[in-house]
Formats: sequence, C-alpha cells, structure tokens
Amino acid sequence: MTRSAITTPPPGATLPEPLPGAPAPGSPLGSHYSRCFGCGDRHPTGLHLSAVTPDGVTVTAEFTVGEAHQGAPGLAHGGVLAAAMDEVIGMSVWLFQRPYVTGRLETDYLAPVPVGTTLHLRAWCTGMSGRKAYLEAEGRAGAPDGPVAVRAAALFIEVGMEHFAEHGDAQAILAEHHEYEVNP
Ligand SMILES: CCCCCCCC(=O)SCCNC(=O)CCNC(=O)[C@H](O)C(C)(C)COP(=O)(O)OP(=O)(O)OC[C@H]1O[C@@H](n2cnc3c(N)ncnc32)[C@H](O)[C@@H]1OP(=O)(O)O
Repeated sequence: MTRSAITTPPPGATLPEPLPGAPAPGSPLGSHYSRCFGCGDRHPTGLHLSAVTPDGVTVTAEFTVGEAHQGAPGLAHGGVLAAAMDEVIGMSVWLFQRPYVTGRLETDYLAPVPVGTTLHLRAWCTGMSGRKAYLEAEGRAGAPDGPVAVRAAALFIEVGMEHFAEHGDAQAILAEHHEYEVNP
C-alpha cells in the first residue's frame, strides 16, 4: 500500500486487543444503521456488506458489485469501491467500542472490478495513538485469496456521540441505538 505519512502510525502507536464483549469469532456483525449506504439492509442500492470478525479486532466482509454500482459500463465505480473500503474499515473501528469517523481515506485501484464480482474485503488496524486510529483494508476479487483489486489506508478520528446528534439526525440514532446517550 502506498500510504502517506498521514495514514502511517507514529512511533509509539499501539495495536488494539479484543475488548470484553467483542463479538464471538465468526459471528456476524450487524449493521450500525439500517439506511447506511455500506451496510444497511434497508438501503435499496447500497453495498449490503455482510461482515464477520475472525478475532475481535479485524473484520472480513463480502460485497457483490451490482448494476447500481457501475462507473464505466459493466465495471464498478471507483467511488463505490472507496465506499466499500471506508465501510469495512468503519466496521473494524466499531469493535473498539468508541465512535470514530473517517478523517482521511487513501485508495489504490489495482484491477477493474466487473459487475457480478464478489469482493472479499478485510480491514485491520495498524496503530492507535490518542484519538487517532490508523487502518488498512483490501478487496480481493472472487475469493478470499483472489487477486487484490483495491487497497486502502485510512486515518479515523474518535469523536463523541454528540458529533452524530449535532450534525446528523438524533432521532434516527435514538430509534436504532437505544444504548447510546446522545443528549446527556
Ligand atoms: C455511528 C457509526 C459511524 C460509521 C462511520 C463510517 C465512516 C464514515 O463514513 S464517517 C463520515 C465521513 N467523515 C466525516 O464526516 C468526518 C468529517 N470531519 C469532522 O467531523 C472533523 O474534521 C473531525 C471530527 C474528523 C476532526 O475534527 P475535531 O474533532 O475538531 O478534531 P481536530 O482537532 O480537527 O483533529 C484531531 C486530530 O486529527 C487530525 N486530523 C483530523 N482530520 C484529519 C485529516 N483529514 N487528515 C489528517 N489529520 C486529520 C488533526 O490534525 C488533529 O491532529 P493533532 O491532534 O495531532 O493535532
């Protein structure tokens, strides 16, 4: 991955450990929001990522490129592939049990991805430092050990839940996540 200095962990960054309450290895990770473009089952044309965590700190997921995801005829749109990278990385920071948002996402496109291809995605953390989490992801075409078609490196920034209440739709958060106190 040709990551930049911004997405490279600084000296002293630490690697995450599985947290108490982490999903059991292999168990499916639910959607964080039913209308999310990446993982929501109520999004009509979204990516509908289905994901699991093998170990409580990394995530694997599958995304099948559909008609709604085209850029050039018959090929996945690059922005859609970047969204898949963002989502699988976002699912992996969800395991840290603190809210994060994408600050920076860098993407390498290594091969065109035809409609109908199932991308096997994987995301992992390369370091944590203060509010910053450094992560990478890859998408392999056709099989978990297929050729790498897309790679990404990202910087995610920890925020408070008020970030989503202040800038987003607090009622929708409350409707789907009763465990969060968004208006303390
Ligand atoms: C609930 C489930 C959520 C799932 C999310 C899925 C992933 C997503 O798609 S999130 C949506 C896309 N992302 C966004 O909308 C984020 C928009 N940006 C923001 O809200 C703000 O810029 C935010 C929160 C990232 C940072 O703002 P703020 O909290 O004021 O912190 P700020 O002081 O600016 O930055 C903190 C540190 O991060 C660094 N930083 C922040 N953004 C960047 C960036 N883009 N590039 C490099 N460094 C950055 C700052 O330089 C600073 O570093 P240091 O502490 O060393 O000085």
